[in-house]
Amino acid sequence: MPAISGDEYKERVDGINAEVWLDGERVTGRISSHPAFKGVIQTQGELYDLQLNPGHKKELTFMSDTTGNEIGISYLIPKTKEDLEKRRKMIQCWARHSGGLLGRSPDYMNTVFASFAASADLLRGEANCYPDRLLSIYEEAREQDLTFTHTFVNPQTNRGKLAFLDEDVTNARIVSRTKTGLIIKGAKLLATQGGMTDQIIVFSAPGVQESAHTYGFSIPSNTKGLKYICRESFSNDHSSYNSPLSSKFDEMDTVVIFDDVLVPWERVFLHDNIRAADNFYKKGKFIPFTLHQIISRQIIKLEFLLGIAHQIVETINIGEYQHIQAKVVEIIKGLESLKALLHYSECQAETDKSGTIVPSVQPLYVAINQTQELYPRLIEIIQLIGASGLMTIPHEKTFDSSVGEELNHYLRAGDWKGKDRVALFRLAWDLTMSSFGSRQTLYERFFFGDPIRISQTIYQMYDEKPSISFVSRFLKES
Ligand SMILES: Cc1cc2nc3c(=O)[nH]c(=O)nc-3n(C[C@H](O)[C@H](O)[C@H](O)COP(=O)(O)OP(=O)(O)OC[C@H]3O[C@@H](n4cnc5c(N)ncnc54)[C@H](O)[C@@H]3O)c2cc1C
Repeated sequence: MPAISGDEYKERVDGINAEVWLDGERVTGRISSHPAFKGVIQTQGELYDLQLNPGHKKELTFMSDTTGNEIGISYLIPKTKEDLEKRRKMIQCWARHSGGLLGRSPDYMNTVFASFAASADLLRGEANCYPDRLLSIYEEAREQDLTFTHTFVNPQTNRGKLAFLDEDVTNARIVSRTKTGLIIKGAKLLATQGGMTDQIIVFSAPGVQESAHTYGFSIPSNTKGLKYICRESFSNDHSSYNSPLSSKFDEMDTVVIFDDVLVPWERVFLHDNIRAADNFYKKGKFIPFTLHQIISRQIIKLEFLLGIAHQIVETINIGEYQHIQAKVVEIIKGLESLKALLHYSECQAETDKSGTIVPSVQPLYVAINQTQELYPRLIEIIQLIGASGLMTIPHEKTFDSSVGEELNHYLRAGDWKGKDRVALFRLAWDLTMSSFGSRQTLYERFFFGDPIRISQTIYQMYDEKPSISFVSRFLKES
């Protein structure tokens, strides 16, 4: 099956009918028509349509070597630097459609899957590991253009160092190994887009202390006993004037509960092997490939932020003030640094013994950690330059009422009439201050993990020897 269309995607997610709970009720009927999901499902449908659009097809698809079908490039396991570049361009083309605001657009998980498949050899010969099953799950996904959510992290019950001494009452764990498969009980912290994808990938993040907590599998989202519990929706207002971003891009976040879920053996690629799971995560291609996808998207998001900042500056005519220029330059520096780090990681990419080209991970780790710290500051900058404009934002209806003309006059700026100026400031508000905007900030703070521990990883993996010997030589010579 070639890359799917938006309608095919919607039909599929509507047919899944996963057990999704929102505001105390089970979501019933077509999920693509439900007020909390319809905006984001429509947007993702548009992404799929782009794959089939003659103007974009070449940029977004490649020919499968097994079926000859045109399939999405995010599933491509890169073999050359040109492949890496193709991946970047594909990711950025999709990201442009949402201003980079869809962290879990389907290319994210497709990339994760490609990275898993490209790392399958690490599982070969390991106890309770099934690399061939992993490869066939990947082939199935790639050829059917399936969508995925994922959940890796355990609930926040106790994050203390001695938490493993507690009786385990929350974490999703293997409670039984039967003839037909694993039985999983417990919860996982979060799955963004839970309940609105074909399947869910469940994997144990590193640091697991018990073998019953190590597993890797992918199952249909509607598997019996699997429940997705939503936060409140941030897309209640479907007006693209009032809520230009949240009406289209609110990816739902869900707690995932496994109520004695049977995971058939053919869907399991790893279980009960802490060392293999750790190795697979840390030494496989998950980290470099996924970070390459994330940074490619974040560049587009920063371009979007920069555009909003510039537009505000021009509209209310504050560009002559030195501190305003300096604030815009902070965004520019962040953006240009990200681009440089991404390109450096591609320049330094190396081909491994399986023939896969792997972008250099060091600059990508620096890039993600930098964005985790920088993003909240950039949001603050939009607030500082937008000031009260971010609160003088009447709804569209008010402009259509009898006071509309007065508002058009009193809220004007330059040659922008009030309604147009407010549209710009509503965009800035939705990015920086609405519930949707606040979630975006939290999202980027914790994207790919806790910033504190990512910084620690950079410290631990960075080769200190060259700098130490440089200084030692210097000391000896002086
Ligand atoms: C909007 C959003 C969407 C998400 N979507 C997904 C998803 O789709 N799938 C998924 O698997 N995950 C998802 N996540 C989870 C994300 O991966 C985690 O938020 C991230 O890994 C941090 O873990 P945590 O939230 O459990 O924080 P915690 O680990 O609970 O940390 C809380 C605080 O305690 C500190 N802390 C805790 N432990 C330590 C330690 N050992 N050393 C030092 N400090 C420590 C942290 O620095 C932090 O300040 C999402 C998160 C957000 C915010």
